[in-house]
Parts: sequence; structure tokens; C-alpha cells
Amino acid sequence: MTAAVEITDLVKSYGGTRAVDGLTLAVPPGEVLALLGPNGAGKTTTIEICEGFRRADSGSVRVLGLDPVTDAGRLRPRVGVMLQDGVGGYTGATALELVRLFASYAAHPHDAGELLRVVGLTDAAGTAVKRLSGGQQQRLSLALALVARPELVFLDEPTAGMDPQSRRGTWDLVRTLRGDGVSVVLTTHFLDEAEQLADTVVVMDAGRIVAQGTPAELTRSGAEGQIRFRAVPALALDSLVAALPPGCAATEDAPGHYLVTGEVTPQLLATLTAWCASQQVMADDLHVEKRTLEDVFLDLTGRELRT
Ligand SMILES: Nc1ncnc2c1ncn2[C@@H]1O[C@H](COP(=O)(O)OP(=O)(O)OP(=O)(O)O)[C@@H](O)[C@H]1O
Repeated sequence: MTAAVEITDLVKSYGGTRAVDGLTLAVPPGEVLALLGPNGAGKTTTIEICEGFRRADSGSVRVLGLDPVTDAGRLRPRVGVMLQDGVGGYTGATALELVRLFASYAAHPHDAGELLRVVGLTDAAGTAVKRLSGGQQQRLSLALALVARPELVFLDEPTAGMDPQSRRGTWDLVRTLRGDGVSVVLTTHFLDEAEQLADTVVVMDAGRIVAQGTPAELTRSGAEGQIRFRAVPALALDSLVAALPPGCAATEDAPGHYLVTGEVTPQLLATLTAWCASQQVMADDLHVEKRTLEDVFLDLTGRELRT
């Protein structure tokens, strides 16, 4: 099957800045791929090249098997695009008028009123675009991206500026799209968004991919994990460490609060609970702590994801 998006050795510079520096990735059809990275990582540049709005310096980009620039006319009805600040040019029209306008270009559009309901803008349907809040404009931009029933959608920071309820609504919508077999490429600064929505997360920094995989793979890869539990204070931790696999450590962070670090394997967990049993120790609230994508990013780049 043709990949929804296939990017090979993509390079794009602005003057002396290499915004995208040799990027290679593929989005299988029907999957959600999240480009995650701090400001300036090159996410928007990548997505805009895929949308045909910018030209690459070198490398190749295929979108639904086609060239986004030379085949733009063939791609337009099949691809939905949600830009950052996407509705700025249409400020005089109402939300409903704008969705109807975009629907008029499509062969089999969604019903405009129904789509506004789905994105939570029914009450604002008659409001001029310029009077919508930033979050409402974002949701309108999302509706415009979807009105033509695209096979593939590009969402550039789809939930930036949205309130928590709208964010969750947008996440549900992306899940529905995925359920309908639509391929989605989104950019985000939000770890939870990438973790919640993406089949594959591509972590970018300074124009390059620093890690990619499923959220579970990324948070597991090379993971030095940790286990926490509570028990009576002043356990004999020397004896515990002696029982654990080599390389593990145990500390009592606060009286009765214990932290075991090391490679978290089933054996580690079994050894720990067996040691507790041998000491007649009841371990309360024992849990394995996962690394977050934030931890992964910090390890890979030495910097925080949020800038
Ligand atoms: N039109 C432009 N002219 C000059 N430099 C640009 C232009 N667009 C982007 N850049 C620079 O290219 C780099 C990548 O920017 P890009 O917008 O692609 O990153 P991003 O990951 O999408 O960031 P953000 O999250 O802020 O949107 C940055 O250093 C940015 O300043």
C-alpha cells in the first residue's frame, strides 16, 4: 500500500538556519503520526513542505504517492490542511458561511451545520470569524480541514490556544478520523497530546529526528525505570540491594517511602516482593513509574521539551 506520506532526506534552510536537516519518515495509511518538538524544531516547515506551501532544498516528499507541488491540483480534494492561524484571511464571513464556502469546492462535503456541531461551534455559527476567540478560530480551522472528507489531514498544533474541554473534543475527533481510516499528521508541543493520539511519535530537535516509535516504545527504550512503594520506616536497605539484580539501588526518600531504581524487569519486581515477604514487610502502593516523553526528550537533547 502507498504510504500516506513518505519523506526522504528532506533538507530546508532559511539563510543560515537549517530548519529541516535530513529528515526521513513514512506515515502508513490510516495512522496518526505526531511530530513532537520544541519551538523551532522544524515541525511546521516539514508539514508545510508536505502541504505544497514550501519547496524543499533537497530530498523527496510524496503525499498519497504524489508530488505536493506539481500534483497540487490532484491532491487538494484529498488532503485536509489545518494551518496555524488558519482563518485569519476570512474575518468578515461568519463561521457557517466559511464552512459552506469550503464545502462548495468539495465533491462530497460534510454538512456544514453538522460539522460545526462536531467541533463545538453551533452557538457561534452566525458569528463573524474576526469575533471568534482564538480557540474557536482553531476549531473552525479544524472544521475547514475536514469538510471535504479528506483521506489525509495535516494538523499544525491543532489544540494550541484551546481550553481543556475543546482539546478533549479535538482529541476525540482525531480518534474518530483514525477510526474512519483517515491518515493524520499533526505537530504538537504537548506530550500528552502525542501520547494520547499518535500511533507513531517522531521527536524532532533542530531539524533532525532524535527518536521515533510508538509512545510505549519511546518511553520504554533504554529505560532506567523505577519502582516506588511505602512500608514501615527504616527497612534494611543494604540487605534489599544485595538481593536485587546488579546495578539496582534502593533509597528511603522520606520515612517509609522507598524508591528502587534500575532496569525494571519482571525479575526485579519478583525479587523485590520476595525480599519483602522474607522480611515480613507489607509493601503498600507499590508501582512502576514509567518514563514520560519529556524524560526521553531530556535524555536525548539535554533540554526540556517546553521552551
Ligand atoms: N520563513 C522563515 N524565514 C526564516 N526562518 C524561518 C522561517 N520559517 C521558519 N524559520 C526558522 O526555521 C526553524 C524551524 O522553524 P519551524 O517553524 O519549522 O519550527 P517548528 O518546530 O514548527 O516551531 P514552532 O513550534 O514554533 O512552530 C526556526 O529556527 C525558525 O526560526
